[in-house]
This record gives sequence, structure tokens and C-alpha cells, in this order.
Amino acid sequence: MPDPLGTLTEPNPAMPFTDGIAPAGWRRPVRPRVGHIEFLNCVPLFWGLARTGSLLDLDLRRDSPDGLSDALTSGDLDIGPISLMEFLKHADQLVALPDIAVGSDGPVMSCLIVSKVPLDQLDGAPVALGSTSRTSIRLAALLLSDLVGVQPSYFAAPPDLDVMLRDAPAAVVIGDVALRAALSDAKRLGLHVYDLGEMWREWTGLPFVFAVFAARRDFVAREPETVHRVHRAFLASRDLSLREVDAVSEQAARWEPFDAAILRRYYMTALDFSLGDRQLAGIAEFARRVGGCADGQDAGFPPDVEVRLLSTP
Ligand SMILES: C=C(O[C@@H]1C=C(C(=O)O)C=C[C@H]1O)C(=O)O
Repeated sequence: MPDPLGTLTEPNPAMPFTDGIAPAGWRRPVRPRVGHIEFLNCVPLFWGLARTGSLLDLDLRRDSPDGLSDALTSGDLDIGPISLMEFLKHADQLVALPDIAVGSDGPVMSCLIVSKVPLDQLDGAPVALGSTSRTSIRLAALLLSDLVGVQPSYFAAPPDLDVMLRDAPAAVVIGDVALRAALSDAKRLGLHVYDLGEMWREWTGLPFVFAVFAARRDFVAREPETVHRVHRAFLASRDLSLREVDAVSEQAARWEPFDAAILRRYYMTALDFSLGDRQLAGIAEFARRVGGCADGQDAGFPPDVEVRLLSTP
């Protein structure tokens, strides 16, 4: 029976320990290597792991989303959050975990185009793309070309808004940099803020999924039970964090230039941590619009790319 707390701990298997010491031939179980996005957006997915006890059963690796995406696709991680574009490119090696993701069904607050001018003035202008993102930067380019009707010239840049806006009139930023830009820098500097989740929702009527949780198919084949246990642990962690969202927000806000009420809004009304039929329809629609060779860019996956979900036992 699944552990209601979602802990990963199992009683020690068959081989008895005499004197408390493993006999010769005992193989130490290997903890699954699991990614942890180091942004505020993912705090509710990981905070509960400490409360349920699952934290000790994971080899958790903290990094930016681009680093984690590369680690999962190269085999340095077994399970973890992965930017949607990278998941779609490597869909044949991965399965997505059902009912968990990082997305939004409207304004997301932290995936943005920040601009000194209105978007329709960006034709031919340089636009800086934050290097931690793989998906928002592609969504921004899609919206600018197909919705706004402009063709800027893009360049990659480290996610430092001041530097980005020194070299370009507009920048695409995600995560904590974007949240701080929208909430404190933009007003002070008189910048326009365009929310990518909101633009997508108004354009298509669908939610947007920025990152899914995925497991490598070779790891699922080797350790199916572990993958299911990690999946249950994350669902339990998310549900617990959202039930105790005031405590999560207060603790996270101690280190931020905005208060707990804003983080609570970010977690409860901006971000959508689910992956159900509507979110899958949003993914399919995004793949249809950017897949193949849209706007002269080769996406690295076909428009009808199949998103395989982990089958639940
Ligand atoms: C909502 C967010 O989703 C993210 C956006 C990503 C991207 O654009 O590639 C990747 C992972 C997520 O962290 C965010 O970063 O704020």
C-alpha cells in the first residue's frame, strides 16, 4: 500500500544483518539522483520533502533549470524537473510524471518580457534572452513573431536584467530575476512588463507548462518502483506545501524584497503545479506551433511529438 506521507523509506530487504553489520555480498541501495530547481517557483514542490521524511531518500541536486535539463538528458540525473522545450526534444528518452509540473493558467508572474518600449516597436531590435531559460525564450519569440508581428534579433545573455537592458531595449527573464524585476525593478525604472503565461492564455485559451517532471526511460526500466515512489513523494510534498502555504511563504519571503502575501499569491494563483488534460492540451498546442521548422528555427522535435506519461500502477 502506498505510504500516505509519500516517504520513500522501505524496510531493509531480505538479507538479515548479524551484529548490525551487512554481510559480504550486500549491495548498498543507490539513492535516485533527483533535480531541484533553485528558484522560488519550486519551493512548494521541495519544501514538503523535509516534512514527510523523503528528503533523506533522495540524492537531490540543486541547479538552474538549464543545468538540470542538460543533466537529465545526458544521464547525470535520473528524475527531475526539465524545461518543456528540452523535454520535447528528448521525448524518446524520457517519460513525464503525471499531475505535477511548473506552469500557469494565466499570468505566471515570473516568465516575462521586460522592455523599455512597447512590444510592437521591437522589430529589428536586439532582444536579450536569459540563459537559464529554454522554454520561455522560445515562447517569447513565438509570441513576438506570430502575435505581435515583429522580428527582433535575439542574443543569449546571463540573466542579469541591468546588463541585459544595457545592451538591448528588451529582455526575456525567468525565475527569481523575473519576479524581482516585475515586483520591484520595473516600476522604479519605468519598464513595461509582459507576462508570457498571460499572453499565451489570452492567445490560445490554454494553460502553459514551462517545465515538466520527467524520469529517464532507462531508469524507469531498471527501477520502476523507485520512480513511482519518487513521484508519490513529490505529489505529497506539493500537496502538503500548498496546505501550509502561509508557513512556506513566510519562510521564503525572509530572504526576498517582497512579502509573504505576494509569494502566497505567486504559489496559489499564478503558478499551476498540475499536469492534467488541459495542461497536456497546452503542451500539444505549443508543440504544434513551434515544432518542426517554425519561424526558420528547427525545434528539434516534430509538431505532433508524443508526450509519454509514466503509467500509474
Ligand atoms: C515559471 C517558471 O518556469 C520555468 C521556466 C523555464 C524555462 O523558461 O525554460 C524552466 C523551468 C521553470 O523554472 C519560472 O522560471 O519562473
